[in-house]
Amino acid sequence: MIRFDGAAKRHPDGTIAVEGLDLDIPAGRTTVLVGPSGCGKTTILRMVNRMVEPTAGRVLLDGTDVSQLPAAKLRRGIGYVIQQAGLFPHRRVIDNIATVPYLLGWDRKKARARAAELLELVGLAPELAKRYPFQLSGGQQQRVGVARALAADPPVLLMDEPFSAVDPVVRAGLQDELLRLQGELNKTVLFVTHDIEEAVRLGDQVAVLRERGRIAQLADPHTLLTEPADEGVAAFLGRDRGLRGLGLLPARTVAVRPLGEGTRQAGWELRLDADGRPTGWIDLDRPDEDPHPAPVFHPGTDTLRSALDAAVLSPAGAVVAVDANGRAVGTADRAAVLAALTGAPPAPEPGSSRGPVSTDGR
Ligand SMILES: Nc1ncnc2c1ncn2[C@@H]1O[C@H](COP(=O)(O)OP(=O)(O)OP(=O)(O)O)[C@@H](O)[C@H]1O
Repeated sequence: MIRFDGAAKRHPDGTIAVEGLDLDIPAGRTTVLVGPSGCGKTTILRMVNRMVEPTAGRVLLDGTDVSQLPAAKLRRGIGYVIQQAGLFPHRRVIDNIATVPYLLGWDRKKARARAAELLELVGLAPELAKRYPFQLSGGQQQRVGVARALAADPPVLLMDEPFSAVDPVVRAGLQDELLRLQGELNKTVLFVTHDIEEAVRLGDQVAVLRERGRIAQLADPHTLLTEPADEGVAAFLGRDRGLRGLGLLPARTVAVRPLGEGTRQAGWELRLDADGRPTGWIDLDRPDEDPHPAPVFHPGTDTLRSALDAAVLSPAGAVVAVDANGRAVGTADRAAVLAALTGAPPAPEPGSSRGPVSTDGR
């Protein structure tokens, strides 16, 4: 665990970059620092690896004041990823990744073997190993930067706006990759961004900062989006914070109407095959027509966003909840999905009615 204990940084010209920060960064989780430009995010991050020395207070790493540890040794145990990757331009990809193992005195073969493993871990093709950084795309360079930071398997990873120099599509891919890696590796990640979208996507906890490194709110993404501490935080989160909540919350909170209670919905009826998988909605006014597609969601793994998307696309205005085998377990209308977001009891949609389950071939 990393603990900031009244950590402050005052520059010689009198600028107070960070006033006095108390913050715990739990081990094995991702903590995101987010806030406007100049609020002290980078300063806070760099206090951890002693690139910035606090002028008051302390930073503790697993209980030890980092100022008591030799800086070089400390940094070898902490992965550091920065914007535009900061790769050594004159070194091949493989040797960039092996930087810390070389510093740790590993023999060349072992270091390169480890680097090749890392290349694969971050989703890059082995043939990129021999290239120089300028022969890679921006997104590939960032992946190499992440691989380099992970090479000696440090328990702590500091990431300073690592994905901000790439386009939104590549950026989303890199975020997915980090989430996947973190699911496997469980590093203690301290991640800096000025992008609230990125913060709520990646963070187990998010610290919204104000000027001089003051914490406006420290919370998990869901609490942050649904219960911002004050007007300032709400404004920072933006007007569409409710919609962002949809993308974060699991769909398992949707109140699903069991199939036994019926599958008629505003003039539509759900049809199932012999195994109980949905085959489509039948328009009860035109029962001879082919069934219309029945969008589904998986309550265990999908977000509210996918559930709502499916409900909106459904001709009946209701989405079918299915189990891991694709068998229908119930239905939920749009109101039920939205109620899961706001925590309100679901109001029935006008015109919805209940009827018996209809199955094909039975
Ligand atoms: N060497 C320095 N001397 C004086 N002031 C400094 C120095 N370095 C940083 N600052 C000031 O400290 C404050 C915090 O800087 P920091 O780089 O930590 O902010 P940040 O939140 O990371 O900003 P950004 O999002 O723009 O990167 C800023 O007001 C900055 O101008």
